[in-house]
Amino acid sequence: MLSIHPSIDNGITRGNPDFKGGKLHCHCNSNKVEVTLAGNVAHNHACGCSKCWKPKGALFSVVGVIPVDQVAVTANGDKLHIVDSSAAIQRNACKECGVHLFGRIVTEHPFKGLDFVHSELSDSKGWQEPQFAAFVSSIIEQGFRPNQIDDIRAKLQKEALQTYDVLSPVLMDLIATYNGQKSGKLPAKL
Ligand SMILES: N[C@@H](CCC(=O)N[C@@H](CSCO)C(=O)NCC(=O)O)C(=O)O
Ligand SMILES: [Zn+2]
Ligand SMILES: [Zn+2]
Repeated sequence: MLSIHPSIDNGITRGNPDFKGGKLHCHCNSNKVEVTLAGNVAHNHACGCSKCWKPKGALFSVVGVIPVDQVAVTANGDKLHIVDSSAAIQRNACKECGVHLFGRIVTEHPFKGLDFVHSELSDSKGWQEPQFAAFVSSIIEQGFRPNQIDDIRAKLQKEALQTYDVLSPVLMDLIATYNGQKSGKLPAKL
């Protein structure tokens, strides 16, 4: 059976708006990398892009953001390496199991100050559920047959996930506002 993502395939569990965070662990059997998040994630979404970490067999990643000051590596950080240091999001992954623990933006960017994380790496319950599906058409680049993409969009929409081929309008508007202010076409203060 085709898997979109284990947290979506059999229906989405709603998060707890009062949830206060928890610990993420990589998939190693021992000496797991541990990252402690001092808050919930926001803008959590299914992402079909080729760069985000996906659990085995899944077509999509589920990834959300959290302020960088709420992210701390609390064990076995020596096992982390940056997957692609030229990418806007520097994904810090475990060298042994390959799981991405956090993706950090270190250059000037509309989302600088936010880390990208996968709350499924936590045993705690209450994380924000996925809100939308991004970069859906990107799964085709990775080998998914284009004539079946409408089935994927239908499955996502059945779970009330609006589908986009970039990010959601809210996030695209944030990026466009940042770019407009940077170029001077928009005033710095809106
Ligand atoms: N078609 C490409 C898209 C890759 C892409 O642009 N990914 C987005 C979303 S990642 C989380 O939402 C992005 O912002 N990437 C920046 C980065 O990865 O540094 C593909 O599939 O590779
Ligand atoms: Zn690991
Ligand atoms: Zn992605």
